[in-house]
Amino acid sequence: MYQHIKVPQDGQKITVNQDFSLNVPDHPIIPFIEGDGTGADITPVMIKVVDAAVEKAYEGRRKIHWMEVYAGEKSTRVYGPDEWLPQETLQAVRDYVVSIKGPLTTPVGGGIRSLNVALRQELDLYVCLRPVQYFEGVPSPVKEPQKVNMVIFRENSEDIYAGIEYEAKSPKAAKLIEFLTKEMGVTKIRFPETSGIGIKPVSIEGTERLMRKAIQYAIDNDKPSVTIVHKGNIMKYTEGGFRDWAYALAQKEFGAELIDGGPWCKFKNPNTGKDIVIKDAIADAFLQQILLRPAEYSVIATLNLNGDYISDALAAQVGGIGIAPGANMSDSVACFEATHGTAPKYAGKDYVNPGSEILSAEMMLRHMGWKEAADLIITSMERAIESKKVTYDFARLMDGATQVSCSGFGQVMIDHM
Ligand SMILES: NC(=O)C1=CN([C@@H]2O[C@H](COP(=O)(O)OP(=O)(O)OC[C@H]3O[C@@H](n4cnc5c(N)ncnc54)[C@H](OP(=O)(O)O)[C@@H]3O)[C@@H](O)[C@H]2O)C=CC1
Ligand SMILES: O=C(O)CCC(=O)C(=O)O
Ligand SMILES: [Mg+2]
Repeated sequence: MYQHIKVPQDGQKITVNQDFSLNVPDHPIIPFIEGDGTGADITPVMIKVVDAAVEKAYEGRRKIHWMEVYAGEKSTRVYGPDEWLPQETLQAVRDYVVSIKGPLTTPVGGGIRSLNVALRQELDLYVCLRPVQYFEGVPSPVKEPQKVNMVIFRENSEDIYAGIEYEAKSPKAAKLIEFLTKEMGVTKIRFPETSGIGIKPVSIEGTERLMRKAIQYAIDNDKPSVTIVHKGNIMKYTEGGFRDWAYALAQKEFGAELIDGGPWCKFKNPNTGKDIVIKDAIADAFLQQILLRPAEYSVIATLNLNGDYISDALAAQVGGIGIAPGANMSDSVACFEATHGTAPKYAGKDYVNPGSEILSAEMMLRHMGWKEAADLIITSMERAIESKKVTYDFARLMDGATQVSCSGFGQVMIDHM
């Protein structure tokens, strides 16, 4: 069926029911993309740790059958020089429902567009879910990192991130600028002859489906608030639209009522009877609030680019992007991935922290309903950090730490399972 993907003989597909719940066999096939740069270091470690946790939790009754699918540089080696994201990779990620990927390189300026973004767009994985939580003992630049406990819902399919951009001095940029100036009466392009141009689509549907997921998460996980983060004072009809549509959705679908005339509003969590407050913050101020008063924020709903910035900034408060996990999700398909990139200077050195990808796999196991294996990963991560045998990123900030390699940290986790 596939040209280069080898389907494991002994595993079965995860399937999705009409209500989007999963049927997970005891021997599921999980596609994985190794990733570029340090992806080749961390992905095998992630697989080893996950296999150990599953074996320990289920004593052989359950087992993941990993299926390598290709993207990025490795794909060009397998499929040919211009095949960065083969169609069959997209097909496998869609067909097998749950997958995990390492980071993929995107050149700055010219060259190929982001494969990460392409994967999210092609499969309409519209939620980028990035939980940010503190592990006891992790070195942090802030005084009270334990106060950071947020879950970012980043819109993953729209915004300036959609990649609708035209290079300065290109015929398309010239055509668009001419349209804007001649037909739309735009007078504000300061240097029209030498401007690159980008388009920022933000829709009602895109906002509503993201906000619906964020609010449902707050309900299911007993969270006190959802904060809409935007720059709507400046970008009124995109980021401002996002804010207004998100508030409206909370009122329309969850029965939220205005607090003191609004725009903040609240409703009772149907499961607990507690209030869930829907509030908003302008993105620049929000970046200072999360440093000064992190305990006031819980679930965050934001646009694509804001979410990109916020997730790395928040990760830094709890130890860095070396342990920042994430997931790209539609209603049915989920592809888990670390927040960080390929860290090219460390590629192939067995050096970086595999924690982000391991914790992304932990999210994946929980998503599959394999709670016992997920719990084992969390406890072994906590114990590994407590033992102070850590990779360079933690070791350089921790007193009395022993620095271990990327694979060495995986082994420390397994030893503590
Ligand atoms: N989802 C994806 O696949 C993503 C891909 N990218 C792509 O990755 C490439 C490199 O991007 P860049 O901006 O350098 O960002 P990276 O996230 O790759 O690296 C930035 C810095 O973060 C730290 N870091 C990253 N990964 C780890 C890790 N596993 N353990 C410990 N520390 C880590 C390192 O800090 P220090 O130098 O202090 O050691 C590193 O220099 C680009 O092509 C970019 O487009 C970027 C983000 C996401
Ligand atoms: O696609 C890329 O190269 C970068 C993506 C990124 O930074 C992110 O999704 O957080
Ligand atoms: Mg990023």
